[in-house]
Amino acid sequence: MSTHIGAAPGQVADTVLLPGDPLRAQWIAQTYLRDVECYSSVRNMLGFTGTYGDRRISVQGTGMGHPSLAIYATELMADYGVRTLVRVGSCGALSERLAVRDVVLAITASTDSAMNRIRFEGFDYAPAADFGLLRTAADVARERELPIHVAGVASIDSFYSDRPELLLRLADYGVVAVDMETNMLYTLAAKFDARALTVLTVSDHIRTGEATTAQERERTFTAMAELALETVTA
Ligand SMILES: O=P(O)(O)O[C@H]1O[C@H](CO)[C@@H](O)[C@H]1O
Ligand SMILES: O=c1cc[nH]c(=O)[nH]1
Repeated sequence: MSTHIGAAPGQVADTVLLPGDPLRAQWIAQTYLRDVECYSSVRNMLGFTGTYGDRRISVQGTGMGHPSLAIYATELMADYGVRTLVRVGSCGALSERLAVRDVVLAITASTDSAMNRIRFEGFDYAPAADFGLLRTAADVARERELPIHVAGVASIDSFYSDRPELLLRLADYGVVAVDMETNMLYTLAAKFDARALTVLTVSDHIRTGEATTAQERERTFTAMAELALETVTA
């Protein structure tokens, strides 16, 4: 096992869905996968492997924010050989074009996190989604007649921001929503020469205050889960 994932070699599939919420991981595994095994409950950050169609897929909670995501993504790629990572997360909408429960494919993620500024000694690195996964996800969405927004997001360190006006300025520059992990996921996937994509569901709207409940964020974002599963098995 690795430091934070209690799986034996081979228990984690080469393709992993990554919700921040470990209970969303459990819901996805129990709802969509067959022959499900829980391979890790270390720190209650649950991880499962099962079968979708004829493919082995894992679902691993990452926790919230770049530092936590970085631990799980690094161990999945470095210790378990994971090659495809698709984040299935919630986000706060900044753009007036987005509505609660809309689905977003993140092309890139800006950030206020210092992690990459330290990594690149002040240079502004621009992490990007894997184009093949992004294109497949867009194709699958079109086949399923699922409306999507394909755009840049921002991964913000502070869920409770003291600078809401800064978030709205980002919207003026085409950033449609905020999460807390995508920038680091795309960065680390590039480092390990793996493929990554973030699929998000709008859980709340920062302009209007409309919001879903914690339970809805855990177990009702079906369009996102199905799009991610169909994309990695297409
Ligand atoms: O629903 P998840 O995947 O956790 O994603 C979003 O929700 C959390 C904040 O509530 C952050 O992790 C943010 O990125
Ligand atoms: O990171 C997030 C996720 C959902 N809503 C937010 O406002 N921020």
